[in-house]
Amino acid sequence: MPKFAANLSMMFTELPFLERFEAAATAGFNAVEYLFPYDFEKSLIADKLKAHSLEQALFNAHAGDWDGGERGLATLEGRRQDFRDSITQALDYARALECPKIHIMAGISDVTGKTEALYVENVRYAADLAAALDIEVLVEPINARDMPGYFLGSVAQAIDLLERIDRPNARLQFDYYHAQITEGDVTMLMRDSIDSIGHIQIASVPERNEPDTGELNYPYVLAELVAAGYRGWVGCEYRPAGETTAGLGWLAAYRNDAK
Ligand SMILES: O=C(O)C(=O)CO
Repeated sequence: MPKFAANLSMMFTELPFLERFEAAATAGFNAVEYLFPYDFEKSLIADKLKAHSLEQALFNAHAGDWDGGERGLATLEGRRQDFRDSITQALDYARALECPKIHIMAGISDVTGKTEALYVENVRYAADLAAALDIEVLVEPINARDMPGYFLGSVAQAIDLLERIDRPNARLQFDYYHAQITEGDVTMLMRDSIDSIGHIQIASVPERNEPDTGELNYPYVLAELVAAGYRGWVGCEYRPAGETTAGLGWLAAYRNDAK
């Protein structure tokens, strides 16, 4: 059975952020991920993880002015120092939370030779700092319907850029929800990319709800992922259709399968 991590930016949002850790543990999760921890002292979050025996699977480096529409700094001209500061901050939190993976968002930018070169340089910078702490940096293609203008728009583009970045700890965050929208043929895409994959996320398509609805057959898709050798966390980055716990029947079905 795959190991599932609750995404606390989308799940358990009925509760204040710091209360979501206990809710995730009570629901049976052993790990969590979320977008950003930076509104809270890292020691406070570390205490929550410890109190509820949770692993921190992943979080994102600061992505700029989110409310103002920014979605990452790695391709933004004139923001090199902000980008570097975001990596220092993310690694500081990652060390405190014993988190092995950081997602670096690319930003809203046209794909030009110049933005590609800046992206390669920035992700290499982050990867080299992270390597010293045994941390991976992840890049994630995001579909243009959810994030119009996002620089990284397909798995193929991400793989090409990872080859140019050429760092063993710079890897692909493969979100089946986005991949089904950007390219489809997701099991072949996963098999072709498995050597680059550092983290997985799931949600139904097209609604981005629980993974037992929508057009993807997750029992098959995830069995193929495990057969391909993936042993990491599968982040549940979906918006529950109703109350989070009421929608967790899909998780029980995987547990029953494993018995
Ligand atoms: O929007 C997404 O899919 C993300 O994972 C952002 O980190």
